This record gives sequence, structure tokens and C-alpha cells, in this order.
Amino acid sequence: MGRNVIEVLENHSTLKVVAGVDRLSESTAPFPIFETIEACDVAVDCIIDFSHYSVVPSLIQYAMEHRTPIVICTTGLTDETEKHIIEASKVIPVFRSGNMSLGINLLIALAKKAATLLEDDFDIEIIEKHHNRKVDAPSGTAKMIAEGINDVIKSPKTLLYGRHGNETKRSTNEMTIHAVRGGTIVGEHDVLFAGIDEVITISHSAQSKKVFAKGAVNAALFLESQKPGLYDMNHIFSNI
Ligand SMILES: NC(=O)C1=CN([C@@H]2O[C@H](COP(=O)(O)OP(=O)(O)OC[C@H]3O[C@@H](n4cnc5c(N)ncnc54)[C@H](OP(=O)(O)O)[C@@H]3O)[C@@H](O)[C@H]2O)C=CC1
Ligand SMILES: O=C(O)C1=N[C@H](C(=O)O)C[C@H](O)C1
Repeated sequence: MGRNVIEVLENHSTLKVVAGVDRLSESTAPFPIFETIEACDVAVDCIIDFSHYSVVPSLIQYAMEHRTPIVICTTGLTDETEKHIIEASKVIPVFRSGNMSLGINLLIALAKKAATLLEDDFDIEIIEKHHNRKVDAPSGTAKMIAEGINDVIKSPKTLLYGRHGNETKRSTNEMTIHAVRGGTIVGEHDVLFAGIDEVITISHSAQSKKVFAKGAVNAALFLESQKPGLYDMNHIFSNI
């Protein structure tokens, strides 16, 4: 994703990459690359993060100490890191989303609407598919979809992850996320509403990683004029 962000910013009219963080960089980039965020001594106006959940706490710490707005796109964050993000957002503008595409945010809005209409008679299941290099499962997006649905239905469902080892039939109170990993699949999410003799599926398929990089750059631009706070895609697409 880092390379995709660099490409999106290559000919940008107002933004430019002034530094990168990569622990094993062999890059010939025209800007300094640091092994860790702590080593970064370049003044930056915004941090865009696509990394690994284990390093996000150090990014947040750096952003707070330097009063730098931050766009956090990394998924698989621990509960402790989630709390850290909330604390940080009291001091600096923080943009946080497990999916930076417009399409997924529309899918969530549609799935919420469908869930409120169908929750009594339809089983809801989420299937996500990603490339074989992804380290976290289920995807951050699948969790966002499930949480979004649970926020609006009368009886929030218990979340399950896969059905392996389950020796009882499906309960109406559950919603399961199924994760598939293979090849170079960029990112696919299906929300299934399965009723008697009919199934409605709401799907999103990312065709390239560029879509996430563009979303992150838009989020960085959005943060430029924001006060400290926690922001997400709903603040950008407020009319979805
Ligand atoms: N919100 C969104 O829209 C999107 C979010 N993502 C999320 O962004 C994150 C990154 O995705 P992606 O770029 O595809 O993943 P990659 O694995 O390609 O890149 C992750 C980067 O983080 C580095 N890294 C991993 N572990 C550590 C560590 N312990 N210390 C320091 N650096 C580390 C990796 O370095 P190295 O190569 O040396 O391991 C690599 O440079 C994931 O969490 C993914 O789910 C991805 C796409 C869209
Ligand atoms: O790791 C990825 O590639 C992606 N991760 C995000 C997620 O976990 O939902 C977003 C996107 O689906 C791509």
C-alpha cells in the first residue's frame, strides 16, 4: 500500500511525500526512508499509515508528540490500540477506517438498511476474500460491516468467525464472518441475507489497491482543516 500511496501522490497538485518508514527499505525514493517512525526527523504535515498492527502504537505516540494529524488504515488492531486511538483523537485529528473506498462505505449503508428490513426473517452472513499475503483475519472491513449491522438492528447478533467445530445448527442470533485467502485477490466483501427460498447478496469488489490509496490521500486532505477528533469515511461521504 505504501507504494500505491507514493504513486497516487507522484503528480499531486498540493501534496507530496516527504518521508517514508520501512524497516527493510532498499528504495531509491527521492525522499528519506526511516527504519522506524522514531528515527524520522523530517517535519511532516500528516502521516498516512498502512503497516502492521504491532507498529501502530508507536505511530500514534509519534503523532501525538509531534501534534501531527494521522490517517490510520491498518487493520487487525488490538482493543488496547483502539483505546489509544481514542485518547490520541483528543489531542490531534485522527482519521480511522478499515476500508478507504467509497464503494465499501456505500455497501455498509445498504447492508444496514437491508438488515433493518430483513432481520426477523433472514440469516445474515459475511464473506470476505483477500490475497494470500494478508496477515489478519477477518478483514477490518468485514468487522466494520458486522458492527454497522449490529448498530442498527433490534437484536444485535453474536459474531462468529468461521463455522469449524460447530456441532449445532445455525442460531438466528448469530452472524458469521467467513475469511478466504488466495492469490492476488485485492479485496471482496459479500453480505448475504438468506431467507426462505430467496437470497439477497450485496457485494463489493476492489479492482486495485489504488482505490484505497486514493481514499487515504483524500482523508489526509480532509484532516488538514480539522480540529482534534476521531474521523471516518462518514465524515467525508456524509450524504451516503
Ligand atoms: N483501510 C484500508 O482501506 C486498507 C487497509 N489495509 C491494511 O493496511 C495494512 C498493510 O497492508 P499492505 O500494505 O497490503 O501490507 P504489506 O504486508 O504489503 O505491508 C505492510 C508493511 O508493514 C511492514 N511491517 C510489518 N510488520 C512490521 C513490524 N513488526 N515492524 C515494522 N514494519 C512492519 C511491512 O514490512 P516488511 O515488508 O518488512 O514485512 C510492510 O512494509 C494491513 O493491515 C491491511 O489490512 C490494506 C489495504 C486497504
Ligand atoms: O489487507 C488488505 O489488502 C486489505 N485490508 C483491509 C481490510 O482488512 O478490510 C481493506 C481491504 O479489504 C484490503
